[in-house]
Amino acid sequence: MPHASGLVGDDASSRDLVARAADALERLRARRPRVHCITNTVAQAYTANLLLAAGAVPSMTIAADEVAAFVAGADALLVNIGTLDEPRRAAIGIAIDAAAEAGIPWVLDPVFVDRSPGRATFGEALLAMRPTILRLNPSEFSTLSGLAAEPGQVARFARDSGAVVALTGKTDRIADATRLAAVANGHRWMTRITAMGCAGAALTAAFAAVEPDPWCATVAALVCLGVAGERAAVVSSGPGTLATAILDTLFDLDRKDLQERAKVS
Ligand SMILES: Nc1ncnc2c1ncn2[C@@H]1O[C@H](COP(=O)(O)OP(=O)(O)OP(=O)(O)O)[C@@H](O)[C@H]1O
Ligand SMILES: Cc1ncsc1CCO
Ligand SMILES: [Mg+2]
Repeated sequence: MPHASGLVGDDASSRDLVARAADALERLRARRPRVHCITNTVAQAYTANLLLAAGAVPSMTIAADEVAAFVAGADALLVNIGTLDEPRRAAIGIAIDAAAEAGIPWVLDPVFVDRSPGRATFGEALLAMRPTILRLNPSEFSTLSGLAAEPGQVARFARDSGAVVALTGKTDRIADATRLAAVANGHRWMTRITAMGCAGAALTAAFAAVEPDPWCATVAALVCLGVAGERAAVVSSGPGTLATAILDTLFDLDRKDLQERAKVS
């Protein structure tokens, strides 16, 4: 467990966190949680394949007359605003209400909040609905928080928002109100595959379905994706083959891979 300061700072606490990630991965495969994803049209197929490779069961409908039932029967929800058309906008409100009713965790991926004022307003409204986890890149972080995309500010935004905040990049920073972790796994080619971050947010929802501590769940998801990315890069020749290879390595990932390759601090 993290030591008394709340920071993951020493080798023993990092090892414990990696062991907890491996436990969560095993539970994910055993329990096969359902993850309902309202996500963008670019991300849908890859996200569904990544969830299946990890052991989860994805669903993606956005139909207004069905979405509440899908969420009620799911173990976690993903809300991603990448292609924010009217049907998705309507489905998101219904889905978040249904997640609250069912008491399941939900993850917000505020894609491109930095690109249009309307989307920024919508993103702020979603954040006020208290997502369990917020996963975003540095531009999105700065727009939504009004803060610089730095580790200390990630912790501050987690305190202010009440969410677990995961700022992804070369090093992922994951904070809740009292703890801050860094995950330095991954491969630069992952940034050249569209919607890799979106798929990572969906994986975070899957881990939150089986790991009751959402900060541990987020660390676990990002360390698994990062280690899978590194292992996959060894057998890939560029982003195209990496996308497929990540599905294979995630499917195959085990405790030993995590123990040997995780860079968690
Ligand atoms: N320079 C890098 N080196 C290694 N891994 C990286 C690097 N940048 C990002 N990653 C990893 O790639 C994954 C995707 O994160 P990224 O921050 O690129 O998402 P994103 O910008 O939201 O992408 P998208 O919107 O296309 O889904 C994360 O798991 C992250 O750890
Ligand atoms: C490229 C793109 N456009 C809208 S969503 C998306 C996927 C990356 O977020
Ligand atoms: Mg993104």
